[in-house]
Amino acid sequence: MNRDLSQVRQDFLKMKLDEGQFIQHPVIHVKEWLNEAIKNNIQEPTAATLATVSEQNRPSSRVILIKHIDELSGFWFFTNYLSRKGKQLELNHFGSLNFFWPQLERQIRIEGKVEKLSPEQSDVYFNSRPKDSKISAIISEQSQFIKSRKILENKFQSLKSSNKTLIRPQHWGGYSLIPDMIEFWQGRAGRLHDRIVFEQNGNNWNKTRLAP
Ligand SMILES: Cc1cc2nc3c(=O)[nH]c(=O)nc-3n(C[C@H](O)[C@H](O)[C@H](O)COP(=O)(O)O)c2cc1C
Ligand SMILES: Cc1ncc(COP(=O)(O)O)c(CN)c1O
Repeated sequence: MNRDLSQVRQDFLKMKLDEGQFIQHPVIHVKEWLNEAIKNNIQEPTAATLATVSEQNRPSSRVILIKHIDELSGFWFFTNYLSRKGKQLELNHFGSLNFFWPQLERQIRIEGKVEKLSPEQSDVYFNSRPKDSKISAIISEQSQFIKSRKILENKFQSLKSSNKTLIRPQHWGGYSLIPDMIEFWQGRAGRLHDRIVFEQNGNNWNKTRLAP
């Protein structure tokens, strides 16, 4: 069946945004929205799309899970430093994150500089992961070509049955995106959405409204 995608649309009717409801540091408001997403049992509430840029100025994006948020150290996620995103971040330190919680008709866009977390911070998170996830992080050369899934499964089984201690590889760890722009978007009826944007200006954050 060849569906007419041009007529697939939903109106957003649930909530609205006033400038007056954003009185704290914007990162605190991100945490509030994320907590609401968790409370509403939204699937993968901590998932965000991370965009990075290649040496040739080509953007690419993929979903990652945010594992910690605070006003000072930003938005933390964990990955393989030798992956495609890792290589891009090595050359261009800027990135963006996008949360979309469809059931709440909300989007948050975040932009800023991405820094590696310390090896100690990465160890703490790595050691907290389930055993199988540790094994996968160790045996998977993320973003490299592999001949077959079987090779991956053999490597996984072989490490699992060896009972070796599972130590974090040096090329696996955390990054933090330190925000300098955060936009809160709430869907409204007839595409007349609300957008409140914070931009960093020295030690302060300027708050403005953008047209939808
Ligand atoms: C819901 C979801 C969560 C994911 N979380 C992560 C993550 O936290 N870290 C990660 O390295 N990959 C994660 N992935 C896989 C990435 O989207 C991506 O496939 C992988 O990191 C390789 O990307 P790259 O080749 O651009 O480096 C996740 C995928 C999905 C769909
Ligand atoms: C390859 C990979 N690495 C890391 C993560 C981060 O999440 P967790 O530490 O909860 O596995 C994910 C989550 N889907 C993932 O797919």
